[in-house]
Amino acid sequence: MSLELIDINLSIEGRTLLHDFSLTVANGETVSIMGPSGCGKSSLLGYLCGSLAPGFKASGEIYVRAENVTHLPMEKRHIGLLFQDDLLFPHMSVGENLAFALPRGLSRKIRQERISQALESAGLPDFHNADPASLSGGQRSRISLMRTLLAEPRALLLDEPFSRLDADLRQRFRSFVFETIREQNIPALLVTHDMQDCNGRIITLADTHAKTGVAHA
Ligand SMILES: Nc1ncnc2c1ncn2[C@@H]1O[C@H](COP(=O)(O)OP(=O)(O)OP(=O)(O)O)[C@@H](O)[C@H]1O
Repeated sequence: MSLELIDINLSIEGRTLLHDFSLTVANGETVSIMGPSGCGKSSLLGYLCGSLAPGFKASGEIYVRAENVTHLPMEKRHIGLLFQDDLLFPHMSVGENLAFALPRGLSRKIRQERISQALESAGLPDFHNADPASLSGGQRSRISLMRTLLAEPRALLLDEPFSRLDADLRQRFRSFVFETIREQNIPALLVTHDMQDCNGRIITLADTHAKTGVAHA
């Protein structure tokens, strides 16, 4: 029971997107969130990570590993994010991009070990000095996931992380993501438009004009 949302209410300009929406995501589990465009999927993720745009009204409690993070600033929530745009820094090498995510205060030796392990897990052990611009789409995606994980998130939010990949890469990266989430034993919420991206439980949010998020098995 590692990510818990309790009675989340979310509205924009008087329009209700979520009404008393509750959900528990177990460690190592990925729950997929689907629903029509504009129903509030990305806004829900924004509320969870503490980056909701001004103009939204939101309430409800968010627990990460039993800690109430609802009123904590983004950096203290320990929630990792992965988007369709990988946002790797172009002026840094792959290794430097990974190093950037590491928690402060680690020794040089530990930092290097963690980066090597991450590159190994991504199947890219020799890419430490590579320029991100030289990577393929799939390689960039794997490095982005590793960068997110190196920050030691206690929960992971994925917003359409596969949508820019072609069919073959998409399939492989998807499996890689779900395996990694299970291995690292963190709870994850995945927003997608594509049923094929889902793995396990799927929650379908109702149309923005309806009142409640509706759960389907
Ligand atoms: N910064 C903002 N200011 C005002 N309204 C916004 C803002 N961001 C989103 N909205 C509105 O909030 C509603 C929910 O948007 P959101 O992006 O969460 O939907 P979504 O389900 O993720 O959509 P999509 O599947 O198209 O990405 C939409 O009606 C959208 O127009």
